[in-house]
Amino acid sequence: MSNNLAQCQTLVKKAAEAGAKALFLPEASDYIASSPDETLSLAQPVARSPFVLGLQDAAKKHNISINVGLHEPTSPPSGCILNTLLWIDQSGDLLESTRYTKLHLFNLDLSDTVPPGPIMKESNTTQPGTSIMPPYESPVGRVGSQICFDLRFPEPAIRLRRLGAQILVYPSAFTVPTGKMGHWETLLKAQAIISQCWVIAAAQCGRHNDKRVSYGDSMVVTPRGEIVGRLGRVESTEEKEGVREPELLLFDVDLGVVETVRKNIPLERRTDVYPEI
Ligand SMILES: O=C(O)CNC(=O)[C@H](CS)NC(=O)CCC(=O)C(=O)O
Repeated sequence: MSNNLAQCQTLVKKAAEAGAKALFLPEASDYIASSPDETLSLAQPVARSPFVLGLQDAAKKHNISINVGLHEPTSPPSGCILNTLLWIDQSGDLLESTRYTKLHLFNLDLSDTVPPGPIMKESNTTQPGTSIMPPYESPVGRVGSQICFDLRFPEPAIRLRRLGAQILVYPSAFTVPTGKMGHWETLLKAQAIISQCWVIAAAQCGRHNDKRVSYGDSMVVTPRGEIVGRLGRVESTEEKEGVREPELLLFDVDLGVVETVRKNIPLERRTDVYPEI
């Protein structure tokens, strides 16, 4: 975890030096464990997590906001963790109203494919969130929060847009097989087009441990569905053994595009035919 903090702090410094107002880090930036027991044992309460405190210091020192995904224990402890997304502002402060808990948990069984793919059961270790968190103001626009597997569900994206989001974030640790199926790129573009929001998707990339590899390909998509920046997916050598060094993707969020695309292609919902979300 201290290595992850050091890597994140390096990215904070580089992003600030490049003039960025905000840095978007992936889901589970604190650690990716190799067993459910390890996932549970490493989770630290946000208020005294050295990982969070270290990022708060870095945000303040470099005057930059940070959006970061991590694990935290439930309160009271329940033998489960929460998959959490935090916004740390440029003064290093955490706002309770920006703390999102992942709604949809990722259960995957690709054991019947050739060659056999992974079996994952996030619901064994994780307690899902119970609400869509209203978008909040940030120096780059109004942010609607989602995490990784939430990407497969259009309802929260539509709801977040209706609540005023201009940006949707999908910090992720996507699996290699589902990334290779094209789901990652397709869904990010689809959510951008459907919600007419910017989509910012910071992704874990490369090998974490014996059992886990992440697909990568951090991406930024405009509200028109154009990919304006990406970092590339894990290469096959890295998939086998390689650890990827963290990379930075610099981009401008032009909020004018949000207004323009919504004016050009109005999406009037038929709530007389189906329920409003
Ligand atoms: O495990 C942790 O510690 C952090 N959490 C994750 O990495 C989560 C749950 S396993 N990953 C995903 O949701 C990937 C979804 C995905 O790959 C898809 O929808 O295809």
